Formats: sequence, C-alpha cells, structure tokens
Amino acid sequence: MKADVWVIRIAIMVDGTLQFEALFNDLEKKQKELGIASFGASITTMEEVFLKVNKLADSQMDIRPTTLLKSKKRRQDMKENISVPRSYERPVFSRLNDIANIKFNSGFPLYRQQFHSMFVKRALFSWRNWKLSLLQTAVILLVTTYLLTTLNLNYEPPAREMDLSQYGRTIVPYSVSGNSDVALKIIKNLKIFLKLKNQELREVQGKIHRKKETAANMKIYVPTSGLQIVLCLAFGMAVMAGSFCLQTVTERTTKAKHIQFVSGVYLLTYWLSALLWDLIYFFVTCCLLLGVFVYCGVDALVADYHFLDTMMIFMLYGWSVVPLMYLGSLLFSSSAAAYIKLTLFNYFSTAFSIVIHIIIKYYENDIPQFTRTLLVNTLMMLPSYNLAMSISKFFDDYEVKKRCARKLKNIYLDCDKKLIENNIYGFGEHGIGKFLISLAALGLIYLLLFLCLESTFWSLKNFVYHKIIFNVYEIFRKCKKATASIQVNKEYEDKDVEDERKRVLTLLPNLKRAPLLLNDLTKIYYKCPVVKAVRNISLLVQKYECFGLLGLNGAGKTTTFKILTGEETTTSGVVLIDGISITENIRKIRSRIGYCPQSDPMLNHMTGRELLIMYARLRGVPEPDIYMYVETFLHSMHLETHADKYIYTYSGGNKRKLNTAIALMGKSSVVFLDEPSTGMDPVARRLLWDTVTWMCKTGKAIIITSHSMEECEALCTRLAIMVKGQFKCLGSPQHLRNKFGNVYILTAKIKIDENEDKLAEFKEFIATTFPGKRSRVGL
Ligand SMILES: Nc1ncnc2c1ncn2[C@@H]1O[C@H](COP(=O)(O)OP(=O)(O)OP(=O)(O)O)[C@@H](O)[C@H]1O
Repeated sequence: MKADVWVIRIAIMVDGTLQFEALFNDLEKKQKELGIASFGASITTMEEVFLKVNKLADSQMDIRPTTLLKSKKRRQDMKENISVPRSYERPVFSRLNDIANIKFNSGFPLYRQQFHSMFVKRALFSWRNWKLSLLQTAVILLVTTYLLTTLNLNYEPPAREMDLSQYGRTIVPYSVSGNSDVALKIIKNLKIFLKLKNQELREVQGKIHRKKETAANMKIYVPTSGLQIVLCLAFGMAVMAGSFCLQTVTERTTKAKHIQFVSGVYLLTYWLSALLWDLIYFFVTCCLLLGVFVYCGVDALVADYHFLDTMMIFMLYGWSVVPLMYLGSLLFSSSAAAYIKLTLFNYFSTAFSIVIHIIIKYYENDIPQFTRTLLVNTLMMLPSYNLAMSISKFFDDYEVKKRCARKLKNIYLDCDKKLIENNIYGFGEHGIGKFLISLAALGLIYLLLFLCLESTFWSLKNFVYHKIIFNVYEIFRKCKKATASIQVNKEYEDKDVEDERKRVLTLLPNLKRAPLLLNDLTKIYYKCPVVKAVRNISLLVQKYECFGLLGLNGAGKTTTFKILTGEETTTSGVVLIDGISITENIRKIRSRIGYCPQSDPMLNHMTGRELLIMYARLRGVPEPDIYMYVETFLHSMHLETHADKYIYTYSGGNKRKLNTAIALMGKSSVVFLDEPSTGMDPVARRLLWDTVTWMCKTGKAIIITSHSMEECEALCTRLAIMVKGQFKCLGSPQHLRNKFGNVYILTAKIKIDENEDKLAEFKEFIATTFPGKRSRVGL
C-alpha cells in the first residue's frame, strides 16, 4: 500500500498568550486519529546545526553557536544600553579592542603613506601582469628592430676599381695644347697601354667638355631620413603609450577607484603616484629601445653620448603622452577597447602628422601662410608630432654633419653652411627646441586639465543635474499636470515616516553634527520613461546606531547608497554627513565614510593581505601598527587562511568579507554596507555581526541593507522598509513587529494513506484550536 507523507507548515497568528501546551496535548491525543506521523516545535535552526558541526570539525575555531534568542538578546542589549559592554565577550572583540586606540596619521605623514601605497599598487599591477608586460615589450622591441633593419642605415658607397674593359672597346678622346715633350711622352705611353687593353686613343681638336655628373651615370645612393626612423618607432611608441590607460580604466569601471577615494586617498597622491610609476616603466622600455638602436646601428640616436639626448626626447614625450592617455581613458568603459583605440590614435596621429608635415614642406608656396601656421600649431598639440619632429630632425642633423664632414656628398645631401653649423637645440627651422618646449608644456597642460576635470567633474555633474535638469523637469512636469488637469492626491505616508520627516525638519539646525542626515532626498534617472529611484526620504542616523534599509529588488537601496557615497549625484534634497553637505564638499565627505558596495570592486592582482595593508595606509594607520591592524580585520572576517592568496582566486563570499573589512577600516563616522553578508557562510556572518556590533559601540553609525530579516533583527537598532524609492515604515524591529503583528509557524508531518479526509480534518482541528481570521493553514 502506497503511503504519502505530507509536511504541513502552519502559520499561527496568536492574539495574546501562547496555547502551545494545549495544542500539543490535543495533538498527542488525536495523533492516531489524524494520522500524524510526528510533530514538534523547535527553535534550533539549521544554521545552528551548521555552526555546531563546524565547531566539532575544527575544535580550534572559536565560534560559539548562538541561538536566535541570543541574537535577540544582543539586539536588546544594543537597544537598551548601547555603550554598555556585552556580558559575553568573544575573542574577536578582544582583538578589535586592541586597535581601538590607534592614532591615525594626518597631514604630511598621511600623504607620504598614501603615495607609497598607491605606487606599490601600480608597481604590483605591472609585476603581477608580467606576461602582458613582457609580451608588450617584446612586441615593441621586435617590431622596431625588424623595421629598422629594412632601412639602408649607415650605407656608404664602396670604393670601386675603374677599368675600361668593363665597357667593351671604347674611344678615349684626347687633346693636347702645345708641343711639350712630357705631354707627347704621356700620350705615347697611354696609346701603348690602351692598345694592350684593346682601347683606342683618338686625338680631337679643341676643348673636351667636362661631362656633368647626373643621377643617371652614378650609383644611386639615398641616405635614410629621420622621418623613416620615426615611422619605424611609431608602432612601438603607440603600443607603449596606449598601455597607460589599462589600469586606469579597469579601476574606474570596477569601482575600485571610487572605493579608494571613499577610503580617503587624495587626488594628487592617486594620480601623481600613477604618473611616476608609468614614467619609470616608460623609461625602462626606452632603455631597451636604445639597445635596439645600438643593434641596428642607428648611430645618430646613440653614438657619442647621443643616447642621453634621445632619452631626454623620449622622456619628454612620455611626460606629455601619459597624462593625455589618462584624459583619453575617461572616454571608455572597457580597458580593452581603450587600449586598442588609444594605440590606434597614437599610431595614426604620428603617421598623419608626418604626411601633413611633408605636404606643408613640399607645397609651401601653394598653401597660405595662415593655413600653414594653423596646421603646424594644431599639430604641435600632439605629443606624437613633437616626438616625430624631434627625432627626425635630430637624426638628420647628425647625418648631414657626419657626411658633409667626410665629404660623402651626393645630390641628396645639402652641405649648406647653415646646416653644418646648425644648433640642434635651437628654435630655428632645423632645431628641435620648440618641439621639446612644446612636449614639456603639453605634459603640464594635460596633467592640469586632467586633475581639474577629476576634481570638478562631480560638482559639475551635480550642478547640471541638481540645478538645471531638475528645474527643467519640474517646469515640464507642472505644465503637463496643468494641461491634463489631473488632481494628484498626496500619497499616504506612514506615521513613523512622517514623524521622522518632522524630526529632521525641526531638529535640522541643531543636528548638524549628526553622522547622517537626509532631508527630502530624491533621485531621478532621466531615462525614457524617467525612473524615480529614490523619492523624498528623510532620515536621521545618530552615533552608535545601526540602521537597516530593507526592500524588494529595485526598491532604491543601492541608489541611496550611491548618492550618499558620491558615486551618483542627488536630484534634489539635502545630504549632510558630519554636518558637511555632500553637494558642497564631496572630498571631505569621502574621507568620513566607509562603503562596501553591492558588487566587489577588487584589485585582483593583489593578495587579500596586500589589499588590506593598502587601505590601512590610505586610512592613515601608522606604519608600526599596520600589521596588527590588518591581522585583526583578517581575523574578524575569518580570512586568515586566504590572506596570502590572490584575490582573483577568492570565492564570492570571501570577496564580500574582504570588501566589508575595507569598509569598516579607519575612523570614518558612517559606514554603508550594501548586502555585506550575501554569499557569506554562517560562521563568517556571525563574525561580521560581531564586528559590526563592535564598530557601532565605538561610535560609528552603520547603515546596512540586507535581504536577511534575521540579520536585520540581530544588528539593527532601527530599520526602514523601502518600496519604489519611498520609506513605507520606519522604527525599531520590535516596534515594527508590534505594529504589523506576530507570526508563529507550526510545522507538522501527516501520514496520509488512502483516506485524504485526514488532511481536511487536521485543518479543521487547527482552525478550531486557533479560531479567528488571522490563522492560516498552508501546505
Ligand atoms: N543607472 C540607472 N539608470 C536608470 N535606472 C536605474 C539606474 N540604476 C538603478 N536604476 C533603477 O532605480 C531603481 C532602484 O534600483 P536600486 O539598484 O537602487 O535597487 P535596490 O533596492 O538596490 O535593489 P537590489 O535589492 O536588487 O539591490 C530600479 O528601478 C532600477 O532599475
């Protein structure tokens, strides 16, 4: 006989006292009659089983399983007296206590530390991606070597032995004026000599005209020009310059850059350290290129200490092209696309500028002076043009002087005095002074322009969206409403949400030092149709508070975090962090917050420990304390065993742990954690809760989003539920539970043979035991 086992979960909402004892007595009595195989009530969750099993498996692990009741107790403790130490201490707490009194660096020691950490990060990127660096360098060197070997470098016509027999029988004309004995004797001997060689000597009257040398009767000898050398170099230089955008774009698109700025890095230290590393890398590659010049015999660029001049030209080019690549990288959202397109830009800008230069030179008289000046000045804005001109003129100058000195003249060589005495660093037609000055100035201009853009871009964007687009949108919306004559009713607002709004408004002048204050914050994405991601939220979060932001997917939680950390601009409303307005001083705000975003913005080429050390330096942890500081966070996130592994090998959960640790580091007053425990195992989650609780106790305000209600219950002193960008309820978990009702769940397993009525009977039994509309029975 087939027997089905049905598992029935019953949610019972009870008004007043629990009736479990009576329920269990009745269930026991009617167990057989109702066909119930087993029943029970348990407060031991599977998570607790998991914790216990882990504890047994690893007796070293210092995690005590806690029941839900303990979590509740902890929450209760926090609510009732936040600053009182908890009655039960954990090892993670004692280790966190060790770092509580660290004095963070500021001023010059902080700049130095930040510069150090940013430089090391950059160097590690090149070092760890050595295959890419090696491949790139190999391509540059091989291509340049190949192209240079195809040129006629250092070619000199060989000495030739002239012999008339090469030309068959020839007539050698002669003419003698006067009757000198010597001349007659020479003629006689010449006749004998030529006869032996089967040649004929014939006397002619008058003067024999000296034949003019033409290109046709001499071996053609064309020396290599400087522009040819430049074309050989162009590809290598383009590839190398293009590579400077790689890490820049990667860090921006993965938001690793944003997190570094949120961790307090200064704009100058971030970019100057990058520039310094890129120039060192450029210098090393240029040294190898000089080796190629030696191998290929490009004496003009290496002989007689000329390698110093060449290196100076290269470094000036590097100084101007690196900031230009940083600027160009802002246009791309993929590092591969940026690399390819910027390399092509560099290559073609060299090639086209050479073509334009040649056209201007050969059609000098046909092109109006104004057009010529405009073209040349425009070209001088390009580092590649200045490099091309500097190298080619330097090469040509050397070759002309060398060949003219050795009298290796030919029709292609102009040994004009002007050229022989040319000062190569002069500002004249054949000097490179103006190109070098241009390279130096361009580097400074591009760098300042880039830093200016980086520092003002956010404010500019904020101004455009906050002041201009929002006002235009409001006018448009009001006009539309007026024409449609629609009476829009004010949306219902929960009393607690309304009270919070009033609290913010009335206490606004006195609460300016609160860690976080939001007044009527709104964010609209101007898409078609417009997306109102956050709508008029007002909130005040005090020190020691852990505030939970709950909501369905797409409710607007992440957008709120993005605004509060300066990743997105506000559309309207006020955001104050420590009393500082986000629209007025985003830089100051960023150094006062910690942020764990929803995605994992990792520098994958580093190990977990290296990354934490980097962020500890950015936050200003003094060097002697860094080791202990980082160890504490590794321990608090249960990451010790993964500390020395590369981040790209980390599991999703471990990446979350690392991100959360980064967010909690430093002396920030507000920490935003966007679903920090997603993907974390229960052990790590408990450790995270402990760490967050400890952080709250040190005075930080923590704002957390989570889809785990248990987590919110365990951590949050207050929480709000967001729906379509608005707060729909707000208060402490207990307050919300009281307000929106208690739910109890009874789980029973019923063995049903053939008589299906037992299920209906059981339902009826429950309905009579717990009468009222609020009892629901489900399968
Ligand atoms: N860049 C954007 N452009 C247009 N709309 C956007 C953009 N970013 C977010 N949105 C929209 O804003 C709303 C809020 O999104 P948000 O990411 O803040 O939700 P969330 O509450 O964090 O969701 P989840 O729980 O899935 O993380 C969604 O409707 C989303 O589609």
